[in-house]
Amino acid sequence: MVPSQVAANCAKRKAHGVGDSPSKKAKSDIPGYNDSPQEEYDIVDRQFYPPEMENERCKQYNTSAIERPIETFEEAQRETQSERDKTRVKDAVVHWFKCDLRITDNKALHLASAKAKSRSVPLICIHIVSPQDYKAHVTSAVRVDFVLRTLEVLKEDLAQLDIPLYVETVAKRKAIPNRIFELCEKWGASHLYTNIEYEVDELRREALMTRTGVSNGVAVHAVPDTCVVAPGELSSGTGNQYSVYSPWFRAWLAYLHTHPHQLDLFDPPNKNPEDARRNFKDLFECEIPEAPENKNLTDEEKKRFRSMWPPGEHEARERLGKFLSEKVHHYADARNIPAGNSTAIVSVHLSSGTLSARTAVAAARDANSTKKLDGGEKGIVGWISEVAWRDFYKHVLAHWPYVCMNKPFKPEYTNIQWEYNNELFQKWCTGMTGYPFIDAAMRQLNHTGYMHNRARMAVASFLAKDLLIDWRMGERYFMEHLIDGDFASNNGGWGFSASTGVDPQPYFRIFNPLLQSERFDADGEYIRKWVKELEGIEGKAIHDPYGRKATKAAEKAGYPKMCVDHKESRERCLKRYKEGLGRDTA
Ligand SMILES: Cc1cc2nc3c(=O)[nH]c(=O)nc-3n(C[C@H](O)[C@H](O)[C@H](O)COP(=O)(O)OP(=O)(O)OC[C@H]3O[C@@H](n4cnc5c(N)ncnc54)[C@H](O)[C@@H]3O)c2cc1C
Repeated sequence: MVPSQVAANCAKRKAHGVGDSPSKKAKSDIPGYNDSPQEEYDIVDRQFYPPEMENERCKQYNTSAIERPIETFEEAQRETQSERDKTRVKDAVVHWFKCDLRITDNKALHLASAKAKSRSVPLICIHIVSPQDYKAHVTSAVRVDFVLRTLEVLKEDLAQLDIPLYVETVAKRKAIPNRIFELCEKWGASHLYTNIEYEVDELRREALMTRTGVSNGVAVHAVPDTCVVAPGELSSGTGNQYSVYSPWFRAWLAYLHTHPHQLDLFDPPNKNPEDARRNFKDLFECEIPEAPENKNLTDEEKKRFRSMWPPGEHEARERLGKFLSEKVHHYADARNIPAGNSTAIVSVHLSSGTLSARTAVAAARDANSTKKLDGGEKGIVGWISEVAWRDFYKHVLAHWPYVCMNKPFKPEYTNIQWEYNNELFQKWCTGMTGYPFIDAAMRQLNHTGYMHNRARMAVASFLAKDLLIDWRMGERYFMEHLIDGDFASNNGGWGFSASTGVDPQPYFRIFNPLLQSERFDADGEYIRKWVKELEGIEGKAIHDPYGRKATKAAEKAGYPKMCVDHKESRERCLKRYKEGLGRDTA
């Protein structure tokens, strides 16, 4: 958000007299809220969050009648700026790692290191493991495992620079800020650096920490790093946020052309003074914890995921380098083919921060013969625009924060009457819908923690439109199982596919799962890989064994019949969407 916009929004709010927090009355007055499907199916986790927001309240965010968390945060930064600037460096400087688990091209880490060097004091790095945070954010066990393994790599890399990485488990998420301030006090640190995360809880926490830090004698510096272009930097000619990708992307490119230094990479931290190892011996000896009980994997899962997903930033950069020297040349033509192995598969690294988006885009630009972001090799230009989608969804999250509160980007889509059929939901989850392409995709997710983008779109559309199941159940299932689970991209992808989100496919565009299968897995290679029981089925029958004369083989293999008829589902879906949106159903 550009400062002038923040100021304008604040002025508007004062005129309306509307505050930020929902009133207690509103919370307890929701009739029968314990019985609502949103709570029964964990769409709204009442242990941590208030009941589902009214559409009216979303509209108040849209008219800027309610302060957005990013505005709260920026206000806290502005109002404490001079105090923070005056804060003298004491005995150490701290960097708090969150989703930025790398030493290369990490803005907050770089700034922390420079601050430490300016007074020749040591840099101390911390990471907090919070089982409650994992629960509230529905972080998958495979993601937690990846993060913990990455911390081992990070610890070693930092140790080579005589920088300790201290990792502590803090059970209660709300206790994290105070614990960090306690540690700062213990180490005599008066400066804490961290990179901004754009989810609602995180922005509010960082706003609070920025203010309380001042009274605790700790200058908190939360800086933009996760996006190539920070949320708030781009607005349309009329000063509004873009809600359509194409004009937003043009503005993104134009911004980078006029601010080329935004693609300059940040140097890794400096080596700590020699006495750091002696003075902080206990921190160097700190062990990376095991996964908390609520995120445990079985031994078999650990082995499987560890062989598939090597951790750390070295692996990330190697993957990126290989992709840009080989696969990217076929990316434009092959990126939609799930069996093609033609994408970079770096989402786990971008979402956990073992790779910075800036590094990815700068490397793609440098690999382009034109040395440009647009123009030149089709595959490279196309890939850059895909990485930009990640930025786009984070910009959306910052400006329309209620998407982070279980509300669709278009709140009126909450009025659609969804189904909560657990039997059908389970068939979808386990890859037993009887639609081979859909089942292959879900089994890929369950086995690897990853799913190809085309397949993600197909299964999301199938859940929301063919099964008419509340898309938020699918969104949650994805977060529970993806190794690359990222709130903004996941929510954006679900909103696109269910037509409830920002710049979505129109609601009347309903993927035909059979046509998707024939178009994007023409030879059935993807299906045969993941739906083993259909391996022996030949030719086009692989897409629909019961409808294409392979009934006996499918039955023998125990493969189920289609759980719904697409033609009927399509009609039902159109009717339900129209009813929900108050459109003519005649
Ligand atoms: C329903 C649904 C849910 C999704 N959930 C997530 C998620 O939780 N985390 C996540 O990182 N991506 C998500 N995506 C986006 C996309 O599917 C993955 O980023 C992509 O499949 C990752 O594979 P890759 O690294 O090989 O991608 P590549 O094609 O090589 O693209 C490079 C990078 O660009 C970004 N990117 C590409 N496509 C998209 C997109 N459509 N939206 C946002 N960013 C994109 C990713 O960071 C990706 O790693 C979702 C998409 C859908 C349709």
